[in-house]
Amino acid sequence: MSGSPVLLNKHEVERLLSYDDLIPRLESVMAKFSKRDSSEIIQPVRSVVPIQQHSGFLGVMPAYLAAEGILCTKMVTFYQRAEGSSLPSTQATVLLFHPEHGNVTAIMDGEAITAKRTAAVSAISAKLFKPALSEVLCILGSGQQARSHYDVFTKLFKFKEEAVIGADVIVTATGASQPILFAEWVKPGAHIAAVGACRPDWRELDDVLMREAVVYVDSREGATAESGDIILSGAEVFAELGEVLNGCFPAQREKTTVFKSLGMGIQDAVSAKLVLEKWNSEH
Ligand SMILES: NC(=O)C1=CN([C@@H]2O[C@H](COP(=O)(O)OP(=O)(O)OC[C@H]3O[C@@H](n4cnc5c(N)ncnc54)[C@H](O)[C@@H]3O)[C@@H](O)[C@H]2O)C=CC1
Ligand SMILES: O=C(O)C1=NCCCC1
Repeated sequence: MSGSPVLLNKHEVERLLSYDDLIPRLESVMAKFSKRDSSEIIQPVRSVVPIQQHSGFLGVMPAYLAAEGILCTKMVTFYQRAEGSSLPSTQATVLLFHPEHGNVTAIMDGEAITAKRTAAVSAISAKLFKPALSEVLCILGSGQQARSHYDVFTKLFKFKEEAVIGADVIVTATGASQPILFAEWVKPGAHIAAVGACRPDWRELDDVLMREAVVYVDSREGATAESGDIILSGAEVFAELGEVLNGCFPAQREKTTVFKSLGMGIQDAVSAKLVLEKWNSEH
């Protein structure tokens, strides 16, 4: 029944996880999450342990998806690194468990999962909220998340050039703790996928932008507990991505929209299950 867990390194996880497989699973699980049926999905808000002495954090992100038979947790550290540091600022490991027996079935690298699932969720937000004619993409940041966002956005959509002023879609994927994107730079109707600033006192977007835009989030509970951009600006959350996917709230494409991403355990859980399924199909 139990056997040894499958061990998968970053290279294998990257190879096994494709955006084509991932995007429909993420859409489906986020829509389901937004129905708040605890007999279907249990996903508490991430527990975060500050490691003040070293400017870091440890996050634990469990999730149980009953119908899919997925029991999972990610452990993720994120550090504010000095410019030029060779260490990744986000590092993670994902564990899958057998929901019936409780044994660990797989232990896999979580960096590739975090990079791909976060970018894929932002791409889902762009599909829903970007202006009908979107030609200019701007990505602020040049780290792991910036790279995965560049990969999936240029795979799914056709953009001509990169810039801030005049951009139709802007991704902020930085380690900033103060605003780096200001309302006055943003073209009316643009869509912003805001991926960084995942602490209650960190910012990427300024107050005016947050208050004037229509704000979507991945999880209302996560956003109101962890997002400095939401808490400190006093901006109202209009809807979860899943509530739009469910048809309960509209996608206000014609307005300036912000998708504030914090990351969710269920996103890691469906990603890890996909990786394990792919691996099993090859062995
Ligand atoms: N929403 C989500 O699900 C997730 C969010 N994150 C967050 O996304 C952000 C980016 O993560 P990674 O790409 O892994 O980090 P990284 O360290 O690889 O890249 C960070 C980038 O931000 C830039 N940067 C730092 N401070 C800046 C500032 N004040 N102004 C402009 N640029 C600045 C750095 O030069 C670097 O290019 C982090 O805040 C991280 O915590 C990470 C994983 C998942
Ligand atoms: O969802 C995640 O994974 C993370 N979110 C914000 C901080 C780094 C990891």
